[in-house]
Amino acid sequence: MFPTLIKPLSTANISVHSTLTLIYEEYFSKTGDDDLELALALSLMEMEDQQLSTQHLQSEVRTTQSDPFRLNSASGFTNKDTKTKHNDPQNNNKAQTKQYAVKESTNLMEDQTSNQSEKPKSAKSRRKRRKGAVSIIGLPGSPSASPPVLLWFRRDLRLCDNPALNAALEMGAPVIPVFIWSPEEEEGPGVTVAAGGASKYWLHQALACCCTSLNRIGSRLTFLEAEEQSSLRTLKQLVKETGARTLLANALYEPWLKERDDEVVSALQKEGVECKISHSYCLRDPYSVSTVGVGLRGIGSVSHFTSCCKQNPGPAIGVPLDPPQSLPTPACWPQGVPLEALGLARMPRRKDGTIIDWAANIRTSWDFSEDGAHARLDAFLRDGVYRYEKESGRADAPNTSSLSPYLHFGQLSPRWLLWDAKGARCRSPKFQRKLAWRDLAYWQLTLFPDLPWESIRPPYKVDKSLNLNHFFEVKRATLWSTQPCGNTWWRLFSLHICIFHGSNFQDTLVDADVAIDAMMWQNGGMCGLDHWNFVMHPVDAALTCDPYGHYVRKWCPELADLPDELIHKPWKCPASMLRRAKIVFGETYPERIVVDLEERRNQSLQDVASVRKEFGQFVDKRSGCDLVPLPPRLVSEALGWSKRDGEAAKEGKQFLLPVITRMEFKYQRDDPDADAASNPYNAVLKGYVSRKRDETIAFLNQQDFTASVMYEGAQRRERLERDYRRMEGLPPPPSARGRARRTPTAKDRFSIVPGGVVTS
Ligand SMILES: Cc1cc2nc3c(=O)[nH]c(=O)nc-3n(C[C@H](O)[C@H](O)[C@H](O)COP(=O)(O)OP(=O)(O)OC[C@H]3O[C@@H](n4cnc5c(N)ncnc54)[C@H](O)[C@@H]3O)c2cc1C
Repeated sequence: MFPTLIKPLSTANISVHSTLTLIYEEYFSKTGDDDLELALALSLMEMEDQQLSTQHLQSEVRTTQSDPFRLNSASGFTNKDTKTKHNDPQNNNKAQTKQYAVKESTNLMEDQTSNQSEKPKSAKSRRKRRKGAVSIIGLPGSPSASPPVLLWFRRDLRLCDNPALNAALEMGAPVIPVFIWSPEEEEGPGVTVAAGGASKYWLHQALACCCTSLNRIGSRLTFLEAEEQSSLRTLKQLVKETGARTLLANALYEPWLKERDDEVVSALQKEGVECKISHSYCLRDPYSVSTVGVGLRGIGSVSHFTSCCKQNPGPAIGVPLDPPQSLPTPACWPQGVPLEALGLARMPRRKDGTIIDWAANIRTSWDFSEDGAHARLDAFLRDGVYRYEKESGRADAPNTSSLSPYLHFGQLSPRWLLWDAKGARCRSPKFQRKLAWRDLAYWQLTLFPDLPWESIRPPYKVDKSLNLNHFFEVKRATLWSTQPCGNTWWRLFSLHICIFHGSNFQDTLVDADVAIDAMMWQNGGMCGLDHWNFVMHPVDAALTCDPYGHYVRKWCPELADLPDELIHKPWKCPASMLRRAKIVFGETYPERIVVDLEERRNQSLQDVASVRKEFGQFVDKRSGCDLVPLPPRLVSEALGWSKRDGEAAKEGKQFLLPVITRMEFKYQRDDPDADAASNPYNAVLKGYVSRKRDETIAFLNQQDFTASVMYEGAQRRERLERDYRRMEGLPPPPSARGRARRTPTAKDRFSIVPGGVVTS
């Protein structure tokens, strides 16, 4: 490829072209092993800037001859980078953002909240960036003598911005990329569907793509099945077989996987293998997020989480790393198994021997490769992001990024995504905030390892053997979906379903993610850390998501012939219309699930009131807030205890913290038999109809804000006046009477969550 690559120089810069051709020809006329420095001549980026004189080039060659493995990262750029830079103005902008980036010490909060432009400008900073990402080049198929490095791929199936891969390159030793399939370890101790059918299928395809990418840079991916379901055993065997002295991987944050990784690290280190686990799956390492300086008030909300990140920024998020151009290979490869042998994409057979290809839809809807992830991101930032702020809840239009499966399997790093989103022409703070949601989910999972199978609020624990008929009716909707289900879509299904059955959906999701799913089902089911003060209206919310019924017509063709205005409430159709559309309730279409909405709302409120009464020890007498047992890590942080004291807390007392609780629940505690209509804090029923109400509330809030700003101004003037009078020895001004107070009073007790105080 090299002669083709440098061909444009034959007209643009003849002297550089002839020098490179000379080096190239010399290289192929020699046989010695020391020719790796050819890679040096590929300092294409320097040439691109037209700054490399022949003399300079020769001196560079001389320098690196003394250190043949070191290379300016310029040659670490892939063709993809160069291509995107030249072709598309949008990508051009994006590529510049990544390459020109200099501000390494951004913290998550700045990323999420600031709107300031960070578009880097100077070529100087661009070079700085490139130099920062030094990579080591081994030519494909050129074995090196040093002991190989094991690069353990897990949910980081990418070459771009992969810290473990870059660390492997920096070692200058041969790299052996491996993937070990160990489903039991993935699942953890409780009931999760960490690896359901659809997501296993995605994993299969993603592994195949990752393997192809590695082949392109002269390497390969070895697939292994964990011996006796133990990755450690397999790794030990690998170390023995390959003589590797180093293991590199990117961290996973599910507590049970972290525990496994800690065991692996300590066991291998005992055998003299150096292990390094890098951070990249989230923007913030969830184990390092601390509440110090922020307290516990509002815990569970994204704003609390972002405040914690702001207050305790930890290491900088840094800039995305470029993909390597090649990877040093070992003299011999370990024995693996074919990808198919992992059984990730099994298709059942019918009795007649034909295959049931349940994944056909998934296959035709997605490009599973890393390039596919980048293409989707680019397309979203070019188009969908403009509608994201206001219309991300629409089910009938691709207004969200559809990146969740790529993020889950690490084909796209959140850091890369954040940088691109920040550099896009249209920035959506709401979209960037979603990455904070993602980090919040992992933080919660690290704090509450039982999150996927146990309610965080103890009184809300339910009988998990509830009737599931409704659930399965719902489940038909978008089985093995072609597009991730949006947040609003999910919430439509709050039909009195036990959340732990809700998480059974995971089997059908390509983006099934234990942390996000658990947090969202817990919050949706009112038993998580956050209590959202709204309820989805089954019809109005459907009208908001799918105003023209396109989504319903696609996934529920039984209703396709109904008019737009009635498609979300077929029971309202006249009999003749139902006959024409061939709808017979109970036969061709299920009976209505929620018949009397008001009655359901009452029932739900009274259920909550009665469990709160029954489990009075988990309700704060003073504020009426639910109490949640605190994990020892938070107790230690709140009380400023050392790690040892924290351990003592684990064994000793249980600490209970008042958490955000819906105002209507607090009110209902005082009057358990009151119906929803008489509850002044009755949650907003979200949807088309209530949008008007939302807008009115937003308007009133705006007015309130303006009023309070004016009030503060008036107070300031009064203060100045008072001070002036005091200094001048004048009598105090007449007191203001009959003014409205804007500060919360005791009357507002339902709007107050006591914070930070831990009661035992
Ligand atoms: C009950 C319920 C269960 C869910 N289960 C999953 C799941 O198993 N896997 C999953 O990836 N998402 C889940 N979500 C969150 C959300 O619905 C999806 O992440 C999102 O719709 C995926 O589409 P997208 O990539 O187009 O999202 P976008 O809106 O474009 O968001 C970009 C990314 O931000 C992250 N994100 C978005 N919303 C959330 C959220 N609420 N919490 C945490 N991170 C978020 C995701 O990684 C997503 O890919 C669930 C939501 C609910 C209400």
